[in-house]
Amino acid sequence: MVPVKPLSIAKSRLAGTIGPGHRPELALAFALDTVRTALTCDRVHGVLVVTDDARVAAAIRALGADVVADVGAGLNAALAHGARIAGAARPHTGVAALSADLPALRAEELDRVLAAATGVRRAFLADAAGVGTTLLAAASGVALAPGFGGPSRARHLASGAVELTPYDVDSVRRDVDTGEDLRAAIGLGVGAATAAVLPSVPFLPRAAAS
Ligand SMILES: Nc1nc2c(ncn2[C@@H]2O[C@H](COP(=O)(O)OP(=O)(O)OP(=O)(O)O)[C@@H](O)[C@H]2O)c(=O)[nH]1
Ligand SMILES: C=C(OP(=O)(O)O)C(=O)O
Repeated sequence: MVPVKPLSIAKSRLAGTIGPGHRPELALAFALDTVRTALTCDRVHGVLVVTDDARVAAAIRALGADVVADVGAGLNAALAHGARIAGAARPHTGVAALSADLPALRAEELDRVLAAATGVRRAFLADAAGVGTTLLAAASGVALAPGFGGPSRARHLASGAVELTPYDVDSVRRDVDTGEDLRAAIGLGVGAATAAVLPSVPFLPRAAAS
């Protein structure tokens, strides 16, 4: 399950890095690369995107993923809602929430994370900074109880979720919030949608970068 907030308000922390007007294009490209890769994973039986953005919904459906409307109460409410829908549709399958800003995501790495989560009631993967979370998984029949936002690694640990530490999964941890994150993702190698958008994105001088 991949949450995507409206493109017009997405990626505000890239404001110091990316020229005005280009953040929606980049946020959409990140989401498309994330979903396209997730769809190819052996351990992924379906991808459900939670969004109220019509442009995102159309592009995601074109990839073959499902879309459900947001509930307008923030990220964790969106994820809890999506998890209930996914759980009802596939009662014998676990569900994982995955951040939509993973443009460097590699399928074999996501498969390794999902393999590590298999058999665990609730499990999560910390982001590259070790502060946030990029993936939270719950076994079938177990409530996801998402606690994303800011220092969510500590929140998910405190909630009893098990921290996953599989080897070599940098692309799953590399969410892009800041200019430095974007440079790191480009270093790992971004997917086709992001690679297609980047040449037309004006990068602001590094001194102004966030
Ligand atoms: N459906 C849905 N997704 C959300 C919501 N808030 C955040 N997200 C998604 O959750 C993930 C993490 O989002 P944030 O880091 O809070 O927002 P962002 O747009 O990525 O970046 P900032 O604007 O810099 O905070 C991204 O995939 C967002 O699209 C929400 O209210 N509803
Ligand atoms: C919402 C989260 O991510 P971000 O750092 O992208 O806000 C999180 O890590 O819980």
